[in-house]
Amino acid sequence: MKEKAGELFRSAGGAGPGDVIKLYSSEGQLVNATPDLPPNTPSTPYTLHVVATPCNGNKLNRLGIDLMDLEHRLCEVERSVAALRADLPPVVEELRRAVDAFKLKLETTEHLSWLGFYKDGVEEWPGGRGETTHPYWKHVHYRRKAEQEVASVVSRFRQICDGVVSNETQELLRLPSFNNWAWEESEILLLLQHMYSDLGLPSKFGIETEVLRAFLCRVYHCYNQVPFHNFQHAFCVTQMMYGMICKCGLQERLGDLDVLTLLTSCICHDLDHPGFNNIYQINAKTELALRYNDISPLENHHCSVAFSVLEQPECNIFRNVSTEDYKKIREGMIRCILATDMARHNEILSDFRDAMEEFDFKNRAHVNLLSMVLIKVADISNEARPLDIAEPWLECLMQEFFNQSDLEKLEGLPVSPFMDREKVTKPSSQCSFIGFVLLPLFEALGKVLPELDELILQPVRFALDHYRRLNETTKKASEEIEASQVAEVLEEEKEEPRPVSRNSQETNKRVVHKTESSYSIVSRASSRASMIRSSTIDYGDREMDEVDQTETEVDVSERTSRFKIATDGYKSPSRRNSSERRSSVGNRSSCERTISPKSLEDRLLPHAEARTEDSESLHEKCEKEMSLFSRLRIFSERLASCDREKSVNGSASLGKGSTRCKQSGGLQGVLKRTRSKSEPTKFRSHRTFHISRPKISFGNNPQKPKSDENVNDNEMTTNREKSKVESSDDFLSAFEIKTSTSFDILEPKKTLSELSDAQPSPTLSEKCVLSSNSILQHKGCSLSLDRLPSKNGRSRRSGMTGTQAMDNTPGSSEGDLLTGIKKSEADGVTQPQQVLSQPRSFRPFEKSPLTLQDSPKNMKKKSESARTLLLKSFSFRKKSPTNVEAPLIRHKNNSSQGQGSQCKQGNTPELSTVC
Ligand SMILES: Nc1nc2c(ncn2[C@@H]2O[C@@H]3COP(=O)(O)O[C@H]3[C@H]2O)c(=O)[nH]1
Ligand SMILES: [Zn+2]
Repeated sequence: MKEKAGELFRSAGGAGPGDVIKLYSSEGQLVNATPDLPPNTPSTPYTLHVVATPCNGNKLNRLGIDLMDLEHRLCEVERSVAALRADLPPVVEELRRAVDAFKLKLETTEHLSWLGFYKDGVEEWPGGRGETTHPYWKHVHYRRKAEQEVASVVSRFRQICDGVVSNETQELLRLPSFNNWAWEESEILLLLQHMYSDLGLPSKFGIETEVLRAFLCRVYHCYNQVPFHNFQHAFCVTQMMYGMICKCGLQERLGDLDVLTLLTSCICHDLDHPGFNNIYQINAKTELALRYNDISPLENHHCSVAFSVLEQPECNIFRNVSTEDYKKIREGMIRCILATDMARHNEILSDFRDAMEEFDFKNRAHVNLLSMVLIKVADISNEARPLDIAEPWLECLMQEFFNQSDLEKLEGLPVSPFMDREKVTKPSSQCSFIGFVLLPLFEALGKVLPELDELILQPVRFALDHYRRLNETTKKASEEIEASQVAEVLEEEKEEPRPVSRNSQETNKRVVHKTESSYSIVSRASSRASMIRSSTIDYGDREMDEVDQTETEVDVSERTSRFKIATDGYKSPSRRNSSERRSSVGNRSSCERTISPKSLEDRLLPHAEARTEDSESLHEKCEKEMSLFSRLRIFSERLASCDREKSVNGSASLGKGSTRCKQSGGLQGVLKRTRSKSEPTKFRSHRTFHISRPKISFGNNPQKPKSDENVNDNEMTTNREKSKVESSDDFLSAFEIKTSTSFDILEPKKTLSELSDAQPSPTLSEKCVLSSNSILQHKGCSLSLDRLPSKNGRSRRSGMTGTQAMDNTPGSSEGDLLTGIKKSEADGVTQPQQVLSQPRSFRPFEKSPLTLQDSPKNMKKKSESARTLLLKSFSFRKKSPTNVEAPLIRHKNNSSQGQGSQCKQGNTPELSTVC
């Protein structure tokens, strides 16, 4: 009983089995906890004390744990951690700040959003249906227009929409020489409205003015802010179509319904284009590719968005047409928009050629084919425009191509050579595009509509001539540079004979020097080899390299989608692919190459079987090996352009008329400031990013990356998806980022710190700017070849036709758009002269460095050399703070360290510490 009373108190006090309980009376006397304890009252309470027993002799002791010892050791650790922290070199603190700044930049810089680190998310289906349940892109890498911007353009359009377009502008609007760059988006909406009314379509089809305006505004809204496939492009295509309709009297020949279909198709043909083409969509397995089973995913999407817009009664310009006519229009629009997929180029051209022999405007099948060819021609007709209009478009296209290929490299997807900044130059790209794709199509159309010969065929022929000559000059210039580099090297070797290495290959790999591009590197061996190759005849290699590099968009598009669609394995003799066609195309350009039977065979086979194992593995190996360096370069470039963007006065938003002038001025300023004839084209050392040891997981085991050799294409894609970097935090932890000296290291055995201290070197941003300049100089991209100064100082292509040579200076003609409204200069509605007064310096987008063409073979050599160098320099460096080398980071304020002051010029404090 006594024990029970004790237990009762024990449990009431929460005492453990080893604890002692003590009970005190209200007077403070110790009492026994027995059943006969006198009852207490609220004023005379008992007090229970629980006294814990020391644990030393108990369980912990039995487990061998000495608490005092543990505490002692913990204190020691705390002391040593504190001491270590205090001893950390300031450079670590700086590194921490640099990483934080980099992280911040990634998270907040909008133009890096294409990396997709923070923009993945549910997007609304465009066209206004308001579905938000499912992201329709796997990655949202592109930019929608800001609501505010749309509202402002629409409101300005509303202010001028009752105006009348001047006669001169009306005339110009029918010509390919119409300068889209001179007009603001609100004015372009007015011009589109004018085209409908000029063709009498509103009255013929009961299109209410308000509905037409709402439709146009909605269409404007649904184009994205991407470099090329934006609202301006849609306008240009529509304007070219309008010009052809007028010139060839298509209203009479085809009828109003077809003309309405054609014009509306043009306006809608690239709606909501993300800036990444079908090849990317299919290879990246985006939501769109999944939705449309890889069959023209983008074109299907454009079409679908178009009809989503037209579904809204207030935008439905066809709401008053009969059901029968609506059916025809819908069919026609779908046909036309889907025809713009370049994967179908040869199929359509081939069918049209069959029909054109005896073309009959009363034959519905013939007219349908003609409609498809007309929209295709309008879609790729930039080169039919004067140089100062076409050139900025080419810049925009290249920018979009490079964005895509950069992303493809980052994501480990196949990269199309015609989009690869390391393989393509503007002249080479245009030579093959115009020669193999554009001209054959234009010539076929010219047979049916001969009126187009003067309007668009002649200018395109001149353009091809122009790019051929430019290409030749570029080639010659690059050969001369290579020759002089080789001569320099040979001279050096004569003067200082190198110790003969047993392994000459190894020597070649180690000795690395820069080409004129800040990012491309070439081993001496490879430059010498390429010299030898250009002087001797080595057809085998040459053909392999060049065939790859001249692959057009049509080739790659066909290859990407063909094997998925042509499941029956049947290939109609009339539907030959581009390479087959090339062998029979009469009008071949100078850039056309002989295709060896072997490479021809490769091209004829469907993608999967097309390449021999050897060439495929070589190609893949090269690509994989280059991937590390590509990533490195891409990040460097992105950061550099971020730096430059800040230095540009008021960074421009893409595709916006008013900001283009600012941008061109700002960028040009940077270019001029840093450009100097005495500037060396090579730097011994510079600091850049090293993104090494990618920790992105392959397969299910994040700790154990598979070696590239063991990963096949499909695995790569699947694993890439699995290993998608979720956030910038993940990204930062996925790469070990080091700043150090790299690449253009002349003496491979120098230590990093020696190299860093060797010479003052440019900042990353300066390097980029300088490199693009030097490239421009070397490659002759800025040479005014074959250009005649015009009256107003603008350059033009020689051989300009009468219509083209018309002065389209805004001040003289186009500038006076509205006769019904007086534009106020003060409100800055438009300043076309600013754009046109500097056509040569105008750059809608910052210049991307275009590098000399590199063959896969060269690439392989480069990657080998660079990899060897990288391994030698960096791979064994430990991550521990004590191993961080002091020269890796210099503070911008530290003037004694030369580079700091140079960094200042970059105008980006965060970057200057990072770069
Ligand atoms: N290289 C090159 N490609 C062009 C040019 N104009 C149009 N294209 C390509 O042709 C394609 C036609 O369809 P898209 O509009 O989807 O994308 C276009 C571009 O990729 C050009 O002047 N040069
Ligand atoms: Zn287009």
